[in-house]
Amino acid sequence: MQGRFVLFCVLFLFIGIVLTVAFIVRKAINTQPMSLFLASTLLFLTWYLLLSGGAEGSGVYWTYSISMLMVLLAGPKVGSIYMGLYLVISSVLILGPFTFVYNYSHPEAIRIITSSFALYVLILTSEWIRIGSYAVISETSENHRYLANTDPLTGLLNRNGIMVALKEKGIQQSAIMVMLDIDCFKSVNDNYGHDFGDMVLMRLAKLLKDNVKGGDLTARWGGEEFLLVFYDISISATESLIRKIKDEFANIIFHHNDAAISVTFSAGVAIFNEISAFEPVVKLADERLYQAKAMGRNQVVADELQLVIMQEAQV
Ligand SMILES: Nc1nc2c(ncn2[C@@H]2O[C@H](COP(=O)(O)OP(=O)(O)OP(=O)(O)O)[C@@H](O)[C@H]2O)c(=O)[nH]1
Repeated sequence: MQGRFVLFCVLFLFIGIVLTVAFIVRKAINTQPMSLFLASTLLFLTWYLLLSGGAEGSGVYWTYSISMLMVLLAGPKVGSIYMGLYLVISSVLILGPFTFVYNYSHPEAIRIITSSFALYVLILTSEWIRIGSYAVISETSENHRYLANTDPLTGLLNRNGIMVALKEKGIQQSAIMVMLDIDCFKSVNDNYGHDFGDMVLMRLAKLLKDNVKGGDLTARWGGEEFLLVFYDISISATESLIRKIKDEFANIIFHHNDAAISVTFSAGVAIFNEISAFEPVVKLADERLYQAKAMGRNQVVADELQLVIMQEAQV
């Protein structure tokens, strides 16, 4: 304010603009237009400080921050266009014979331009390095997440993966859980070998993937056990779907040397909703699965025992 009323007004106006933009950006979904607007506004402020000299020629010191601001607000590509424009126009104005420009000496004007350019190149380089490192870290973290949540043999979610998926989805409405186990899988392995057993597991996983769509979940719960979770589908529709998959799987003929082999599975179905804890429902599905095994295998058991689940959940 000490005799610099115009400078004061300009700086005060820009504070107002920056605060307004910051307020709007907090509410905006797409922040890019506002960032570009802010970058352009700050470019004009920088020009003003450079060309007017600010307070006793100290305006130029503040212009160096434009290199960082352009990269932050406009990104390396658009920021480079803005900086290119800034450097070219500034060079013409401070090196030319313009009376409205602060009186920089020729060597000083050259140093302002070259040091601004050098600073921008350094900041741009560090930004490219940062972007590269971020991409590598994101990819590594994504790979770790995938490995932690996926069964390597079948490509389905593993036990951890389905727990994470259930937590993310939440149980907003009633959902149905199916526990499914291949029958006499030990003898399949013993008679035809572990590789053959693996092939059966992969074939069943593919059949499940083909039949369980949308937001419903399919996981390899462990060994030869699979866990499915269905949303937005009734228990009777789930039961019919599982029976259909069961029949399709039983009709697949696997070949080993000259032998033609068919394999079956058994399943237990249980329903849960927002008041049910996860473990009691898994336990109920598991109990029904073993009922199915006890009934001679190649069966699906899906009684509606909602009351029992609710009681178990409360315990
Ligand atoms: N090939 C293969 N076998 C596996 C894998 N994981 C577990 N198994 C085998 O699955 C078999 C499971 O056997 P059991 O738990 O006795 O069950 P089962 O023979 O299917 O008998 P029921 O469940 O009563 O029908 C064991 O022999 C395990 O070695 C796997 O990734 N690959």
